[in-house]
Amino acid sequence: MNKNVIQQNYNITVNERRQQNKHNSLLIWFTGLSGSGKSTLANQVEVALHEHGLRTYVLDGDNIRRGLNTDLDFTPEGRKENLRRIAETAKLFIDAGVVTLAAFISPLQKDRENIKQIVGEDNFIEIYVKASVEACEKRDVKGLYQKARDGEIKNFTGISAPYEEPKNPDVVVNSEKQTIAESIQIIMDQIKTKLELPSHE
Ligand SMILES: Nc1ncnc2c1ncn2[C@@H]1O[C@H](COP(=O)(O)OS(=O)(=O)O)[C@@H](OP(=O)(O)O)[C@H]1O
Ligand SMILES: Nc1ncnc2c1ncn2[C@@H]1O[C@H](COP(=O)(O)OP(=O)(O)O)[C@@H](O)[C@H]1O
Repeated sequence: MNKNVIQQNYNITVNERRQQNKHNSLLIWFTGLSGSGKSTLANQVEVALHEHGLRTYVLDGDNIRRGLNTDLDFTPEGRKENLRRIAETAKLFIDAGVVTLAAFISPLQKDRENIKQIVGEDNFIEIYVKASVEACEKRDVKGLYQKARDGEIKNFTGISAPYEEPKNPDVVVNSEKQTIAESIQIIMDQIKTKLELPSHE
């Protein structure tokens, strides 16, 4: 970091924004294989929170990679930088008082640890959307597993690139065994207490 760049303080603090919103702000991070159900669940949890009047936003892998991170590939270095930028972006959203939901494969434990460190442990909930490669490949929502099998996509998670299961996630939902509604209920139960105003914590 350039030592001539100095942190500036804002007049309005994150806690003042949280109090005005009447809820806490944090990052709800969904990790799992492509096709495991991250986007589906992040979006539906957002709908539930939005309907309760909370300020929310979803950051999603495909969309961020088509914009902010269009220059990055799927090598370990590309993924690391992708996730670092998303964590920094999420940090801004948290500071703005927004409940932020992020759906990214984020396959490596060390990259997920880095995200937690960037946004702060108290602001971070990790949700592991568990599903086997076989189940995700059977769904093949976007036809990417077929392309990976055909060698058209290199470094494809679960086929030709690793996925490390989270060591200590806050929530595990199993999209092979649970319905979408069941998973949403489990997630909502876990995040409810964390969404209270800071003064109520
Ligand atoms: N090689 C390779 N491996 C995995 N995924 C691939 C790849 N190439 C493209 N895609 C598509 O990109 C989406 C994953 O991007 P992410 O930013 O979430 O990946 S990562 O967290 O940096 O690992 C992922 O979206 P999801 O299916 O929603 O997970 C895919 O649609
Ligand atoms: N229990 C479940 N939870 C989440 N998604 C499920 C579940 N059962 C089936 N699905 C389906 O699996 C697919 C998951 O796709 P998506 O949400 O795009 O995954 P990802 O974002 O992890 O790539 C969707 O078509 C969704 O309807």
